[in-house]
Amino acid sequence: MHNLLGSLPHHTLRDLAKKYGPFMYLKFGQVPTIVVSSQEFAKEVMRTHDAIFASRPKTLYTQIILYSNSDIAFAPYGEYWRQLRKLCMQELLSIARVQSFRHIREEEMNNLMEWIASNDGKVINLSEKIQSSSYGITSRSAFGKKSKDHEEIISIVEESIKLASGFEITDFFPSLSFLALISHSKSRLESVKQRAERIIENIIQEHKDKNIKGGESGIHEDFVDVLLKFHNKDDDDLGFSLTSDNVKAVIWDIFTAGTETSATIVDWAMAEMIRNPRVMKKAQEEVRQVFNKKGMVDEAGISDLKYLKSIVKETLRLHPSSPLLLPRESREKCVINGYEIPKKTRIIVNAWAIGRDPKYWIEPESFMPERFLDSNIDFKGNNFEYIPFGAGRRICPGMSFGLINVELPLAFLLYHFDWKLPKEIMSHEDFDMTELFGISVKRKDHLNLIPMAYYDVSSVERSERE
Ligand code: HEM
Repeated sequence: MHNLLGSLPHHTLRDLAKKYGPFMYLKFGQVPTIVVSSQEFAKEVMRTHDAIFASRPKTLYTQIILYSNSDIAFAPYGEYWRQLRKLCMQELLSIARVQSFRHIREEEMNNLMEWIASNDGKVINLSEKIQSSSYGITSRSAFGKKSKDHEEIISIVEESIKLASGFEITDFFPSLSFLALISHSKSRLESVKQRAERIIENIIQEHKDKNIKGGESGIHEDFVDVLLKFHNKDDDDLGFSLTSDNVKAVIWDIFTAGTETSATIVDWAMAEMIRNPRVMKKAQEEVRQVFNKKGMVDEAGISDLKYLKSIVKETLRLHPSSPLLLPRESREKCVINGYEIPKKTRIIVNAWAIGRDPKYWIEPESFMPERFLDSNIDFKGNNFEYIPFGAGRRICPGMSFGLINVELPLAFLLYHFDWKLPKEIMSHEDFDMTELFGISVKRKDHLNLIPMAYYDVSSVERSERE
């Protein structure tokens, strides 16, 4: 199904839905598929009948890269998925855990600001820097430190996302297993997996070595240490047991789900503000008003940034990082609105199209953060016209982790710098917003911008007086 997404982009699916309705039944090869493009049907699938649609399909991608769907995101619905998700929530993604990583985020951001300041007035590739910091934060929070193969893992994840977004014929003829043998993607997926495996095995080995030494004093147990406690447990003391492949699949999930999503949203938010200088100005005024007294950005002030939070919400509406969420698969027969949906039907929910539907949104194509300022609509899975994190049992568990990794970088970037376009781009309106389609939707171009350091004159005057 992953691969189907590449062949039928979210905008094509929206056009088809306009013609055939918001609950569209398609048959690709042997696989019955339903595309949902309205809040009413999204609610049917993700709330009313959520338990029936709570599984995920198996594809060539998930079998090879995700060790036969043994990660969290693609694990079939059941006890293994439930335990793994619970563990991940408790040990990495709960609000308390996310708060405990605050120093990591602030440190990574201060490093990034220093680098940008050293390039004051020059064109920089901001996209690459945002992406690299996002990987740094996730690696340090979940795996204790940055991988020494930091750049390599970024390129592997990018390659795997491209592969996940391509059309794969074998996924639509599951009974014709010989197709997998002649598939061109199979060898490419295996090569990506081998490259990733080497890095992930290094991470695991480093943790095992550290644990044999009794752990370095004062160093906290991280998420990999916790996963390893469940590695090959025969006794049922801990409730469940993980094989080496399971552990690797979960680490891969954290790398991909935890980094690309946040980095892509920061990128889109900056791009939208560059195109809308009015919004950028208002956001900078807010950020500077909140942090000028301290002369620096920190996490404590983020909750006061009402306008910035609306910018993030509006960015998630127009540019959800997973426009078609993640595919689901029905576990049994179900009837919705008089239609009988057979067992093992794949479900695609077009969150991107729902977020731009004029039935639910005024001027849906315009970037207007104000629409969220005095609104009760949130992304926690209760408002089905706005589902950038999905909804129901399979809703994104990384919401708190992901959001702060978007809000904090934006606050830093807006506080410390004014942003100018390079000379060759004539005007703000000319700024190209073309999407690069895949399972996660990025901007086609990198953000090449000129930072101009901001100095708060009043704080300089204040410190001179003191
Ligand atoms: C702002 C950033 C993020 C966005 C927009 C986002 C979005 C999503 C979406 C749309 C889904 C599919 C939900 C569904 O099928 O209904 C999902 C699932 C998931 N996300 Fe996120 N995500 C983000 C950040 C993160 C982070 C930081 C992590 C972990 C470090 C994470 C881990 C996961 C996992 C494990 C799943 C699968 C859940 C399951 O199947 O039970 N996500 N996310």
